[in-house]
Amino acid sequence: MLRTTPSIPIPRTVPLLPLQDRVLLPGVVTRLQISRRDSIPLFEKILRTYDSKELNKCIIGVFPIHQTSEKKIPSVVAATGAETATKEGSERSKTDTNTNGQHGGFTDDMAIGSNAGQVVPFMRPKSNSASGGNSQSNSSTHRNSSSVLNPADVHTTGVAARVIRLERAVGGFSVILEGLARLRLNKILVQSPYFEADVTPLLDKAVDKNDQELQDQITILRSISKEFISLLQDLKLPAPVLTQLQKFLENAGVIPGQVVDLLISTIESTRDEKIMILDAVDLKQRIPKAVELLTRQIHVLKISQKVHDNVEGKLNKKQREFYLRQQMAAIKEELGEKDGAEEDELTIIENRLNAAHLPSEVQKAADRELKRLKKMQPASSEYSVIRNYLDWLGDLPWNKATEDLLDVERARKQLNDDHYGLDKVKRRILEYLAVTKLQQMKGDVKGPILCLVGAPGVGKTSLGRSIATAMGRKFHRISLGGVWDESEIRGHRRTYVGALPGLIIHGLKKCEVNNPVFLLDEIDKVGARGHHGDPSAAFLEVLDPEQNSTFTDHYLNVPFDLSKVLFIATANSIDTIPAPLLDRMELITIPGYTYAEKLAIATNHLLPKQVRLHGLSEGDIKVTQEALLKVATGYTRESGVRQLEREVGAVVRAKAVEFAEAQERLSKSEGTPTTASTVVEYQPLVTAADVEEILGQEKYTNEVTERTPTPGVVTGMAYNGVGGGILFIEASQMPGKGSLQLTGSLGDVIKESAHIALSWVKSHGYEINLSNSPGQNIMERVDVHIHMPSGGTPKDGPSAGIAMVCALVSMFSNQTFPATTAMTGEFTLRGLVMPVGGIKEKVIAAHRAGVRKIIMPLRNQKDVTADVPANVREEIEFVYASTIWEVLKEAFDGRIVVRAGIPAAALDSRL
Ligand SMILES: Nc1ncnc2c1ncn2[C@@H]1O[C@H](COP(=O)(O)OP(=O)(O)OP(=O)(O)O)[C@@H](O)[C@H]1O
Repeated sequence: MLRTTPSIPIPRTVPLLPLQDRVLLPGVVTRLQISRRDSIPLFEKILRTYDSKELNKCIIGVFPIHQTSEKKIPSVVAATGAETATKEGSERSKTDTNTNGQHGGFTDDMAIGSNAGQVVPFMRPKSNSASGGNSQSNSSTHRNSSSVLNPADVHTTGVAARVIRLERAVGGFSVILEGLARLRLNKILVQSPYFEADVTPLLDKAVDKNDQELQDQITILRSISKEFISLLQDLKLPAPVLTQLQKFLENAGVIPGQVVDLLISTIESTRDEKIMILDAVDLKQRIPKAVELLTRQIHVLKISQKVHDNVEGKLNKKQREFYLRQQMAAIKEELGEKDGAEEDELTIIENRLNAAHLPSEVQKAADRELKRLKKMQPASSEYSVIRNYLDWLGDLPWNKATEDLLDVERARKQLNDDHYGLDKVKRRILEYLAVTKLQQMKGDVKGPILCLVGAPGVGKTSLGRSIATAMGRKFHRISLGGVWDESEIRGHRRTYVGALPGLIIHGLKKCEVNNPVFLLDEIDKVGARGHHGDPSAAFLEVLDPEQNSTFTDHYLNVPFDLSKVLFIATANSIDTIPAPLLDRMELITIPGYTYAEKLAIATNHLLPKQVRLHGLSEGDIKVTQEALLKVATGYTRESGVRQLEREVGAVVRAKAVEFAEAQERLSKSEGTPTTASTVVEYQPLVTAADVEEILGQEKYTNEVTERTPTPGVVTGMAYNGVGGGILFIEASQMPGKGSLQLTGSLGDVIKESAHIALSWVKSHGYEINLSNSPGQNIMERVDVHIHMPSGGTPKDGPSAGIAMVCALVSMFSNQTFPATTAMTGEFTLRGLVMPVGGIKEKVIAAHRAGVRKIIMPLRNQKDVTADVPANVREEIEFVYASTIWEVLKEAFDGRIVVRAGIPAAALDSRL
């Protein structure tokens, strides 16, 4: 009997424990669950033969078996085996009793690494064998089995192991074994109830100091073990492994073969690799194989330590999730399970980005996000956020533009075709286009931003559209009314849920080119500073030709060059546009239309358009000029023509119904007619009388002509951004104590005008015969109330000053003057009449309302001559005044006279 290094005698004949999916190596202690029916009898026997103190004297041979070992064997073999077993069994128990139990240095609970697992049984034992019955019952089970271990499947190298602990367990036994030394299988002697074999122990030889090759190998093993230990230090390895390794490193009499076996059972290795080590009896073969496996393990450990540091140490939950997802993706890729659809989607995005010819800065951002996207799970919310972002980058026209048609003649024709009148405006637009053309020829495209200012419906939007058509550019309208947040223009940062780019970038995506005409509609309605930034501040950048080449939307977070975009703004009034923004724009004012102009627009543009829209042909409807004028005067009261267009549309609609009905009647009787002329009873002509029938009673009558003059009521003139109009000022007095009451949604400035007017009238009451003595207070026993009807419309500004004076004088003097006389002008406390704005709109609107005499500041005379259309001028008598005395004289037609005895010089000195 040979002894292993730890001096344990190993018998020549040992019972075999077959291991199907595990390998026990010498020097290793492991726990096994025994449930194979061909092994259970062995442990039944051991349990019967040894008491617990002597158990470690029991030596068995643990041999790997090959995976295909389940075979049917003839019953005669089993019977032969059973006979041999009886004989060999008695010999064995004798031998076992003589063994000397020295311990290899490992304790019961030293199951190392992955070895403490379950041995997968070939066949599950029946419950009676599990409960431990006797050998008789087990052997009978074995005999009844048709599937047993084939001797040829037992590997030729195994390990002698001693039993350290043996317990019954559910389904069999739980045993702790310690591997002692390699065994060579010489011959299977007995096959039933368990295998017994003739074996030769293969002990590691003492190292030959003169064998240089072996010495070199040991040196390598030592250095690699050193590295391994230092890596293992943090891991909770069983102490004996470390002890053995340390001893080996210290050169303290440890046989390298033992170290190799121990290490291989410690590290992650496959069953085949372990069998390879088991087979390598010669140290010179075993050490290189072990070094190879150990090197691999060190590599793995280093990576996992790095990951451990990164993932466990620093990363938060989200990052760890990401890391795990990444690993999952890597595993999927390894397994060839990458989702085809997902890959396709990524390829599509990538291709789209490539096709978009992104500027380098944008390309970098896109690459970065694409890289992130590739590592993500498509189901994650972040995936869709990044995907959306990349979609936006891919969809924007970074380099796409339409070719400009900067032909001034063509543009002139386009503007004339689309719009009637507006000569000044068209001229200015053509100048602008000509300059842009010249600038482009020099390579400089930074022109001013146009802002079309005018009342609703005067054609601002349609002018913008015409400009785009004339230039051959795409047109996009951005409606700014009610935009309160900067983010609506500039987008939300991607950190917000559901973030999107702002209106500018949206517009560019829609246009698909980077040089469209953007109409910033109603820029005056952009809300003042809201809770989330000032939207008009964003426009400072957008509209500044110096800055807008690097416009950065919050969502995109990369600059987009807006310098090729032609911005045209529109506004009803410039009052609410912040000064810095106003400064960036070139204003083009579009005044309201006179009735004559409206008539021409209705005839040449609105009517043909409506006829077309209602599916009729040119000859199907003929509206007389008289009828059109009636529509304009009786059914609309506006500076623009939008309402007029609607009313004309209503007339056309009514005629379309008539036409369709007539067609139906005719087709029922004769067949299908093709034109109106062939339709019986249908009359294409629309006269003024028809208009009233179609549109109902006139909505607007001539306001002023039908008003009877009343003391205290004066016709004023207003201009409030949405156009001009007339404005009545009503003053009335009542018993009281001299207070002034003002109503009608009046602003501060207009209220001040009322106070100034009253003060002047009070101070000049005696002079204009309103009181009987110079010291008398005309307000002593009265209160005065000034009201301006249309209380729902806010009114402000100083231009009602002279009208208020006249209203008060009229009230106090009980004198009237015709409502067809209107007036506008700021008034100072000293009686001066100051010029006011919006003359053209005011005059046109007053003319529309039936005013035939207008009193206005002398200094506004030039505005009348320059801006007011000749036909309007012809129908109105203009009176220009520089002092209130002149105003009173003209308004009251000389009925308000200066008290006799007051020298004119005295009056003048007061002025
Ligand atoms: N001078 C004109 N010649 C022909 N049509 C006109 C003219 N002015 C306005 N229109 C027509 O009147 C309608 C309203 O014009 P548009 O919408 O351009 O007004 P707008 O000034 O932009 O109004 P808003 O300020 O309310 O946006 C359009 O159909 C337009 O073609």
